[in-house]
Amino acid sequence: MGRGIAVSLARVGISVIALESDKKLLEVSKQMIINMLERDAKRRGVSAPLDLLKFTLSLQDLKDVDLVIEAVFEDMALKRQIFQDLSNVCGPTTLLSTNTSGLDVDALAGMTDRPHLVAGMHFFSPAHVMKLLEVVCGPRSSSETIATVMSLGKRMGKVSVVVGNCPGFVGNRMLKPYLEEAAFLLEEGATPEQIDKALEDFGFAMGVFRMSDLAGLDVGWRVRKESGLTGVDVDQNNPPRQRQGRRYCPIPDMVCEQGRYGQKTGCGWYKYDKPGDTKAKPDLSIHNLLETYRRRYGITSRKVTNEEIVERCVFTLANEGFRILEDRIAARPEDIDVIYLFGYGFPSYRGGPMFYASTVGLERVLEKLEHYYNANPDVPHLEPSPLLKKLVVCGSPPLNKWREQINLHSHL
Ligand SMILES: CCCCCCCCCCCCCC(=O)CC(=O)SCCNC(=O)CCNC(=O)[C@H](O)C(C)(C)COP(=O)(O)OP(=O)(O)OC[C@H]1O[C@@H](n2cnc3c(N)ncnc32)[C@H](O)[C@@H]1OP(=O)(O)O
Ligand SMILES: NC(=O)C1=CN([C@@H]2O[C@H](COP(=O)(O)OP(=O)(O)OC[C@H]3O[C@@H](n4cnc5c(N)ncnc54)[C@H](O)[C@@H]3O)[C@@H](O)[C@H]2O)C=CC1
Repeated sequence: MGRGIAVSLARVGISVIALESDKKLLEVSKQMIINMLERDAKRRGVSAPLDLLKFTLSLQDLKDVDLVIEAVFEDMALKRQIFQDLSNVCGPTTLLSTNTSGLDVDALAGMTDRPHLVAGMHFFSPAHVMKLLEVVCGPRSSSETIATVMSLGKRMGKVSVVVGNCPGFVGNRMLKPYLEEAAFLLEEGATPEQIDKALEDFGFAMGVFRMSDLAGLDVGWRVRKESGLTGVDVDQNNPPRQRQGRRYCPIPDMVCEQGRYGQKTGCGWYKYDKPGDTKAKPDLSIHNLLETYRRRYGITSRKVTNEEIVERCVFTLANEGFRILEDRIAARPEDIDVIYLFGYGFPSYRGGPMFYASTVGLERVLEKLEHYYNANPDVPHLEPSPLLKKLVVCGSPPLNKWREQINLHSHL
């Protein structure tokens, strides 16, 4: 469905056909969309554009549309099937886009008869509030397709950034090690509340656990299952807390196994008065889970400082940002900063993770990453990236000169 996306389109005057697979869910979503549009219209002193919306259970109703934004579960097999069906149902000039959080956009394009008309349109939760749109340019996306999607983003009032196609694109590729680092801190003795408070004091609109509860914990769980990190495909010979030769923290999987998916189920890292509520309250059962977990693995809980929380989480973000620049998935460091400012509530006065790293001093960021990597040699995301090292060697030039240290030509 993509309720927030439907709202973002209708309120700028674009007609929407919203598709669901289940009748009951269709009714629930319809009511939520109407409520959101009415609140928005009241705030702006206009009438709600309800006449622009049509709700359906039939894919056939999409046969004459100009553009599709697919937003089904993060399940590659399901998305492949949907793209094949859309290619059969929609007219030959219909653009097909996906709101996937990180799956291969080119593989989805390959399921259609028009790979040049396929691109990623990655919105951020809550989609009717967050300004960012990541426009994912696959190797076969045409320039016209990307220009059309960018112009649609502009009409929707979004800040759009073109990114390359790789697992997680820019935003979520950086989010993955950030989430992992936060989970390691839980293992070592911190609580979700302490980590969130440290990140919110740093200036994030939401700490990592409140943000995860907002987005839904099941999305990342599906991704980890598909990557063989958890679930039935896991190699039983893995040493404890290790997967694929690296440190791995299974606590987020254990939380999902209890049906705790975040706000939508009324509990996740926090508890909520009812499903859909947004006020996060500390949950004793999560504290108990953490204590039982530490006992089970013989981990002596230690006092984690707020300084360590911020350094390990934020420098990890920047370190992956440097790798993204080297891989040409983002065209420039400023694009990465825009993504974090408008998509993830990064404190605007700090300028984004890359600008922040430059203000802290690249030498200091390198030194800190080396320190944490030495202490955790089985955590590859803490290993300082080659680009960071190179920039330090050449005297830490300002952000707008970083590109000169990257040799490859980019298609972005
Ligand atoms: C290498 C492989 C990688 C693979 C990928 C790895 C994947 C990992 C899993 C990732 C999961 C997928 C997620 C994804 O793809 C990307 C994301 O979307 S991550 C989430 C990003 N979002 C944020 O970080 C939000 C940060 N928070 C904020 O910016 C603000 O706190 C917020 C805007 C939410 C609220 O601000 P505030 O000033 O408090 O606003 P208001 O109270 O006025 O509310 C405005 C509006 O927002 C609604 N709202 C507020 N709080 C919440 C909430 N907690 N939950 C839901 N909605 C909320 C509120 O109801 C208002 O709505 P109206 O309809 O306008 O009244
Ligand atoms: N949750 C988030 O914060 C964000 C999610 N996304 C992406 O959006 C997509 C959906 O995200 P979720 O959080 O899982 O959403 P969700 O679980 O809230 O919604 C998925 C919807 O897809 C519907 N659906 C399933 N199969 C369908 C089908 N065959 N036809 C029509 N509808 C079908 C389900 O009924 C459900 O309403 C995923 O690709 C996710 O990665 C992207 C950005 C942010």
